[in-house]
Amino acid sequence: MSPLRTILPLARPLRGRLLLGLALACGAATANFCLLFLSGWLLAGAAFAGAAGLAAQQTFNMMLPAAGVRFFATVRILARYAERLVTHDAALRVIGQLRVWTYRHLAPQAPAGLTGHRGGDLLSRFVSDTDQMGQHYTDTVLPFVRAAVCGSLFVLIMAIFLPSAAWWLGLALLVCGVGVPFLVGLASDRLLAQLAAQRGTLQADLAETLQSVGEYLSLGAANRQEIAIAEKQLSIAAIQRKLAAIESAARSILTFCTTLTTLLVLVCAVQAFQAHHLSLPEVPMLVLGCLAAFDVLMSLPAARQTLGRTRMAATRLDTACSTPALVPAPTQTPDIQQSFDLMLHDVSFRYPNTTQPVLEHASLTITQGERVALIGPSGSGKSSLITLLFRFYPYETGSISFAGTDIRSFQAETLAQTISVAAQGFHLFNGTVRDNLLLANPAATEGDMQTVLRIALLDTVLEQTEYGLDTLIGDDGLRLSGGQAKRLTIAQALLRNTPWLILDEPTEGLDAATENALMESLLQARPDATLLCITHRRAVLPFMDRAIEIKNGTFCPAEEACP
Ligand SMILES: Nc1ncnc2c1ncn2[C@@H]1O[C@H](COP(=O)(O)OP(=O)(O)OP(=O)(O)O)[C@@H](O)[C@H]1O
Repeated sequence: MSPLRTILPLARPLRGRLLLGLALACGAATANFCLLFLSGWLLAGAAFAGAAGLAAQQTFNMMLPAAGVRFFATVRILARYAERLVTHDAALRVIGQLRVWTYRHLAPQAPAGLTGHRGGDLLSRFVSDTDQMGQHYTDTVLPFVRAAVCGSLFVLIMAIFLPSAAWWLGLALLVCGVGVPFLVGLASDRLLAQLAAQRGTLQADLAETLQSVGEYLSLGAANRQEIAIAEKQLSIAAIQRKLAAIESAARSILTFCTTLTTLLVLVCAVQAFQAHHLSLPEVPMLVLGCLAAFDVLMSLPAARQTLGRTRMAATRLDTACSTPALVPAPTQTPDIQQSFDLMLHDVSFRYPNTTQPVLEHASLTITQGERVALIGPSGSGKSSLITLLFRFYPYETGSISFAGTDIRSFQAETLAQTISVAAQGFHLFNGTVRDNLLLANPAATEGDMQTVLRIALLDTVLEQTEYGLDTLIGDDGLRLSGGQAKRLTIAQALLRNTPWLILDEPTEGLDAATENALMESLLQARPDATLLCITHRRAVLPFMDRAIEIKNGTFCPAEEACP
């Protein structure tokens, strides 16, 4: 994939800034060239006048070239400063646009479409790869455009004074400007592909290691993991050394070519001087001009390697972003007029890339206001019902309707207004209890929060803490016990006050007394809510209107044997 394919439409609104940046970069390089060009003439002229005596000093006007030198020195500084400001501002804006673009393409895939990616790798694509692509303009486009524009201009300026020198300079700039980056590309591209792959793996490993240091320590695997990461880091460092060596070699070739071309220009200039086509000060002027002209090529080896990196980043980003959502989001919001009944009719479902069906011609009806327990052996498909209900995965056959409307025509946001879920393994965010509750309902008052915490039997726990609602719960609620974290997710679900509540193992990790107290508290607080309780705990069943068992991919009343 060409990196430009993604960047171009995003960069189009910024084309004014981007062009201004290019103009400033060319202006700075031209000022640098003119400065050296004029300095050569000024120094040689002054030396010549000094050596030739007073009469010559009076005929050589130093004021004009000296003013020119000062002028170009000032322009060079100002243009470089303005160029950095404009180009980096433009690059940062492109990066910002790219991140929004990436998010827009990744979000619809979540959660089902992202299960194949490692979290750290996805993060590195989102952060490092967008950074790399955003810098395509400053690190690749700009050096190459500057080399092409300024190189041609310098040759033209040289041609005004001495066409033969301009011919050699033009030939050398063309050969070096095209040939050296080409060779750098040949030598670097394979290494850059390896580097991108290894970096992605290392970043994913690092993210997982940092998240799971406790597990690595308790499994006695911390040392092994440390060695494995160190080995990967060494391998990356070895590739980076090779890339640096290639860049150095390319710069050495350029330096050698600069010297060779300067010698050729010197020979041409001396011959022209002897033939009285050039004055003596013009000889060093052309020589220094030649040296200055090669300056615009010096950044090309690094720019060519950056192009390779950008291509890798673009490919990685494209791979992550181009996967279509497993279930396309509907564009229109359904008009719900019926009661919130759920009906599954003859539904068959298996996860993508698996052979074992989770549901096989399964049918189930839950009417609004019912309290239903869903039981069944581990792995029988209880939690999968939630993923189907929220349209995370497509089902193969049959139909699922909610409030009389096909579930596929609901947007996730519309469903979330009606159904609250306290799922298994639900993520709690690193922040305070208040932060996590407000995430579920930003409009909740302090009183609302206290109420749901009381229903979830967390009020007494928080009373014992110094900061109450402002208690920090740590990464993924690590500062809470398993049972407390579960109840905080129930409090979140309650705070949203939806007609449907789905609680996946709500009493997991609770002692029998707390389990009973929680169920009583829940039913008392939300007597009208439709409650679907996914559970292994028999103690929950007396609180339900009925229990449904899922077995062999079908639903059946718990007291009856499933087929
Ligand atoms: N994202 C997934 N991709 C592929 N297979 C999956 C995925 N999630 C679950 N499964 C498989 O689907 C089957 C049903 O899983 P599910 O989580 O619904 O079971 P469960 O009844 O809720 O189990 P438990 O009681 O242990 O929570 C299992 O065999 C599981 O391995």
